[in-house]
Amino acid sequence: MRFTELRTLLGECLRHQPGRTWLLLVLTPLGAVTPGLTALGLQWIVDGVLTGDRPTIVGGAICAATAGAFALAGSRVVQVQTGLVANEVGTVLGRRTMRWCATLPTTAHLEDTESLRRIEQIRGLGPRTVSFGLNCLSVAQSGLWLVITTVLLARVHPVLLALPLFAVPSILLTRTTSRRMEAASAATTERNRAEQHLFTLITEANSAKELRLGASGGYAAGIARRLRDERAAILGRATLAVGALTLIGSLVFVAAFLGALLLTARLALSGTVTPGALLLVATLGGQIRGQLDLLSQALTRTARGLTMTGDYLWLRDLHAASSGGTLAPPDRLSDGITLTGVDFSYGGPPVLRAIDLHLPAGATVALVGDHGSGKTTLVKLLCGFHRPVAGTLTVDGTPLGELDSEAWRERVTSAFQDFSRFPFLAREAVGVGDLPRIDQIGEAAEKGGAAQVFARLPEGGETRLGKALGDGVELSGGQWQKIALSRAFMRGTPLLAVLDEPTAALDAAAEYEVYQRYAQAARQWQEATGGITLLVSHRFATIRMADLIVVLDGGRIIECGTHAELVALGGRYAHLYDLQASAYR
Ligand SMILES: Nc1ncnc2c1ncn2[C@@H]1O[C@H](COP(=O)(O)OP(=O)(O)OP(=O)(O)O)[C@@H](O)[C@H]1O
Repeated sequence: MRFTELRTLLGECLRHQPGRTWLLLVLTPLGAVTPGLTALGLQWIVDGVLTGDRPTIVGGAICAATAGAFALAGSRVVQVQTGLVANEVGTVLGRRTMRWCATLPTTAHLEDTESLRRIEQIRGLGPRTVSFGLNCLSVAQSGLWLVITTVLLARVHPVLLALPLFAVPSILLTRTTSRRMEAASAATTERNRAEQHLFTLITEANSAKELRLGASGGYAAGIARRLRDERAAILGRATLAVGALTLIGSLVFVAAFLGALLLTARLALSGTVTPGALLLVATLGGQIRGQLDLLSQALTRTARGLTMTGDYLWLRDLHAASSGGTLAPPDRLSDGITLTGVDFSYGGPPVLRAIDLHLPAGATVALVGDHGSGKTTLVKLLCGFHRPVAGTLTVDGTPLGELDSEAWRERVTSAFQDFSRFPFLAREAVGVGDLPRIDQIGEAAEKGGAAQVFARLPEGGETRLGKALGDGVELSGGQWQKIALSRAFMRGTPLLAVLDEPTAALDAAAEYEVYQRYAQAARQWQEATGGITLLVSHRFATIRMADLIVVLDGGRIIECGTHAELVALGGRYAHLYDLQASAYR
């Protein structure tokens, strides 16, 4: 049983909807009493009729009618109140998870499969989770009902005590089946996510273009079909197994029920019990099946609701654990950023090994290396998206992990090669680079080139971009890149400015202009805050301008120095530089 999840869910319901939740907690035990009272009432009516005892008939009728009416009204009230509680509390939980997802300081969870599976589950977190979880009250009700039924049956004959016991295999099998369905659902989540992703690839203009040109749409569709077939096979096998187990459980109980009826009939014939007892046993026995069905459904739903609550708690703990320290970053860098013995892996083989590097305050540093050598990974560590597996990363001597992540992020600006194409208004797509200053995008738009893009849009900066949030204007790759670059200029006084190959989609003239403006901005940042500019590039015309050049290979630093020093060294940098320079000769 997932007691932590249960406590969390009921705790949230009591906090946000105390009145309604208490009403549900009170109505639950009452709901367990009514079926027994109905059966007793019916027994008294029959016995009264057979003995001609009017008060017994009237008492039985009142008892059965009151219990029946209460059962009817009570179940309706429970249904409505559960819906209202689930809606309110589910909305609160959904809002909270959205906020946690959006503000998690690290992004490591978005790059590993198990976490992505959980995030996928969390996507559906809301009213349904709570209403599923609240089925635990139905489980409790059915349990109580089972106790009352046992007592009533034992009054007829002690052997009948065993009747509910024959329900135990069915309950145990129900638990097995719900676990089996849960496992099947978990096993298919990743396939489902991958299939959705492939569908997006096939249907999104950008990726569809490449798939069409490579005539590889069929290939992607083939993978999606395989995933769908595997998913269907897993769910199909689980459904068959669950069906078979449920049938076995039901047959065991039906056989026992028939035996109970025959025994009671014999007792009635011998005069040991009244004939009405036969009706009591038949009514309660008949209810056992229905109640077991309810119990089975309630157990399955509770398990699903609590599994989802488990994912919610995972996200809460992840958020709490990764929220970084409390120290404010320095106003200006005096020493710089230092990495000592830093190792990093994405869960597999090491991607960065034994990195010892000092990025001096005010310097422009270039990272050079083959594809996959670890440049972007190093950038991600510096931005605080991931934490080193070993070693330390300090900012003016303070470990990055001890700085308030959000405050550090506010002092970092970045433009990445795989920049986002935000489907906002054009000025917003720039302004989100520093939300509090969204009304002052003018300078950033000029420096990054977005101003030229705005000039060609039908409604300038007020034009919606892309199609995701409405019928916006689609931009060219270079235009999107200018928007992304301008976004990176939004931060007024960064301590770290990262340019991770952000100009790949620009032509040579535009790239030259951008780097000129960056160099100018970098000088301002250096003077104002001792800010470090980090360039990741494969273009040596850009790289050679840096104060310090770091060459990475297989996750290790193999060379480090100025352009002149590295050329004089005659190593990997000199070789790569020569190769590129000769291409222009
Ligand atoms: N999310 C991830 N999960 C697992 N491995 C990853 C992930 N991202 C990168 N890697 C691996 O880490 C290594 C370094 O990748 P990284 O992106 O840092 O290289 P890079 O030097 O920036 O390459 P490029 O010049 O192509 O951008 C590669 O082997 C890559 O396969």
